[in-house]
Amino acid sequence: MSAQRRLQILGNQLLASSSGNPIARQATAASDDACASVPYASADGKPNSYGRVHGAVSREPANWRRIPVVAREDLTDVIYEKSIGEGIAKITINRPERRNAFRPRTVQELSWCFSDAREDPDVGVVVLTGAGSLAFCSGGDQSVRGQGGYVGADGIARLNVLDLQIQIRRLPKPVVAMVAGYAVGGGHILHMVCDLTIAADNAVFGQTGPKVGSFDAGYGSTHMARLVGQKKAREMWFLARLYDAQEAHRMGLVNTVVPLDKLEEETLVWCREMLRNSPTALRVLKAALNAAEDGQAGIQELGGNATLLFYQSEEGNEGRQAYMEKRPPNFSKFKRLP
Ligand SMILES: CC(C)(COP(=O)(O)OP(=O)(O)OC[C@H]1O[C@@H](n2cnc3c(N)ncnc32)[C@H](O)[C@@H]1OP(=O)(O)O)[C@@H](O)C(=O)NCCC(=O)NCCSC(=O)CCC(=O)c1ccccc1C(=O)O
Repeated sequence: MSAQRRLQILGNQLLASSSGNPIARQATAASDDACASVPYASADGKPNSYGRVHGAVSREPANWRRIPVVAREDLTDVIYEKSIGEGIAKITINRPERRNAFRPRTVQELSWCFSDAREDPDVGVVVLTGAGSLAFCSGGDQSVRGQGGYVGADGIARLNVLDLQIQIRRLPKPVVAMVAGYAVGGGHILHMVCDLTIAADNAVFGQTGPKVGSFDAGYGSTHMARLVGQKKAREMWFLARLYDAQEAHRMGLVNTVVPLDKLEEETLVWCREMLRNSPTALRVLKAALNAAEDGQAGIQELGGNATLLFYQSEEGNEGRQAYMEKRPPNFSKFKRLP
């Protein structure tokens, strides 16, 4: 580590310890290496005013509380947790013996958990991951694949993961894929539809569909092309090769690559950084970035956010109030901004 960087970290720690900010105080316990991995740019090598006010983000482990029942159902295929005192929900696909392949029940449980995380006003960020270090998710469970989809306990064939992809994409909070090991097939698509991906250095990415007689002609193809470009997307699908974490990073498939033993720590830092920011700003930005790709459905999502904000305004309320009071609304008091 450079001398300049050491000085910067020391300055940060001194400032943090002298401030009354509890998060900043926590940050003083962080290791040099950990601090150094947070890429706060500074024009003069010193902490800038944001750094002075907020201090470094805590790298402490989260205190997870397990939620075993969601939608009045015991979770069997998924582990659902919320961090105590922070706005982070963690959803873990828990079928490590099958490299976290999903069956209809898995997808149903994931959907319940995402729905709960969406509805909970205390949750600001959602992490999606897989149990163990060998796989994030290996896609659809081929052992239950029948004609027309994946067959669950009710004997009905489903492709319900397509609905889950839309649910993740439209969830108005950031969703972070935390990937160790294989993210392949439908598992690769799940990480792609998440807003951010933090990859461990043992992560492996790719589409396997054409090798097992499957494909995703929806987000799995079109969103991938937006991420990596048309040529690379065609390569990924037509050849069905697997790519290591560094290559995936170069391709723009993942946001960062960290040592496996730092995966959750780094993911929490990213989540905590987002949690410091305006939830409405993040919400509308997600909708706007979606809208650029999602056609009318994307505009509907972005438009819904405009209505949500307008309903919170005095002008919006004047219309409702006037209707309820059976009088003409007085919209003339609201300025038409240039
Ligand atoms: C992931 C591997 C490369 C890992 O290899 P390795 O570490 O050597 O482990 P294995 O010994 O192979 O696996 C251990 C154990 O797990 C079983 N297993 C792994 N993956 C699956 C799976 N997907 N389905 C069922 N079982 C699985 C494996 O059989 C072993 O069990 P044993 O009892 O010990 O034999 C490697 O495992 C691998 O390549 N796996 C298969 C990856 C794959 O092809 N996945 C399916 C791709 S198709 C898909 O996901 C479609 C999904 C979908 O629903 C869909 C449909 C239509 C449109 C869109 C979608 C969409 O998802 O978007």
